[in-house]
Amino acid sequence: MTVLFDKVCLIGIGLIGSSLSHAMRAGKLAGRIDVYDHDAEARTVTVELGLADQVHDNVAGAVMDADLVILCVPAGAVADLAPEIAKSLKTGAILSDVGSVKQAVVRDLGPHVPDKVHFIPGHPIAGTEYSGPRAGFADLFKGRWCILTPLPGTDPKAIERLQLLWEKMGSQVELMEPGHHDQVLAITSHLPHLIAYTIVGTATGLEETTQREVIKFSASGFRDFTRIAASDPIMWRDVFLNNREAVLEMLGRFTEDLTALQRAIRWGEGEKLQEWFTRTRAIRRSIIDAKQA
Ligand SMILES: NC(=O)C1=CN([C@@H]2O[C@H](COP(=O)(O)OP(=O)(O)OC[C@H]3O[C@@H](n4cnc5c(N)ncnc54)[C@H](O)[C@@H]3O)[C@@H](O)[C@H]2O)C=CC1
Ligand SMILES: O=C(O)C(=O)Cc1ccc(O)cc1
Repeated sequence: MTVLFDKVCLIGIGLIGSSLSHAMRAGKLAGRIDVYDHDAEARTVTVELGLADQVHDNVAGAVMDADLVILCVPAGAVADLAPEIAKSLKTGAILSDVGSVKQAVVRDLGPHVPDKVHFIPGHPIAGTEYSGPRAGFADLFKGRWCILTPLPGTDPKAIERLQLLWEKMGSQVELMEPGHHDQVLAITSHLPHLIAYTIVGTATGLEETTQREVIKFSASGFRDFTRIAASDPIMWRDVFLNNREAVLEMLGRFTEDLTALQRAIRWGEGEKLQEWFTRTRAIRRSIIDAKQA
């Protein structure tokens, strides 16, 4: 394997940051990895697990001389970090991120990016319900999509370099416009998480005896929701606050469809329900077929 970047700087060393470190180490893709995290415990774990060649307690030191800087923090943390990062970036560096929302990072980081720094936001569609530096693993990105959302005019050579890094970590890369990304992810990822948080919250709001039975007899439908609803609260708070419009738009459509199904149940419209469920079953099958292709 060849080193693609001499110095990589990871800002935030939770699930995604630590997985990047493992994956880059496994593929020998980075000459050295420097890490900054504002949390002292995360920095201690970084040293313990050997996730960095050097761990920093200040952003500037970590970013200095880096060829590639990747922000791996919740969306709400970007705006405060932006000026500090921008000050220390070297000419020719690539600045990227892994956030689940893309228009917000363009808004919060974009205006601070100096000329001659290549700003290429990114989003690996890969994750788990776990968080923190102990949760990461080298194979997280294998067989997954990574979406890059460069702005018009970005140097194609820089995009190619970043694309190659993701490909070497096992991902397939697709380029997309940031607003379109946020629309697509609102329905495929953000709304499903909101629904999981809702249903698990509703179950825990039931009276105590019923609640105990929900846990005892939880069939796989509910269990699947509890996995998703165990996802990091800060990260997901920030996703909803930063992709408000697209999520509200999809939520509006979802509510209309839910009301239609509610009505079908009330009026005993079996045919309508069966037709709906047949259509959704076909979607599941097409997702599986697409994965196998
Ligand atoms: N968890 C998932 O499944 C996925 C998450 N993402 C995105 O990746 C980003 C990171 O998520 P995770 O790694 O899951 O989160 P995490 O909670 O595991 O890690 C976040 C890390 O950032 C650090 N941090 C927070 N604010 C900071 C600040 N101001 N300065 C420095 N460090 C700071 C935290 O101390 C923590 O170590 C988020 O933007 C999320 O939307 C993307 C794909 C999947
Ligand atoms: O664990 C799951 O089911 C996920 O959906 C992981 C995930 C969470 C957030 C993202 O932006 C991308 C992937």
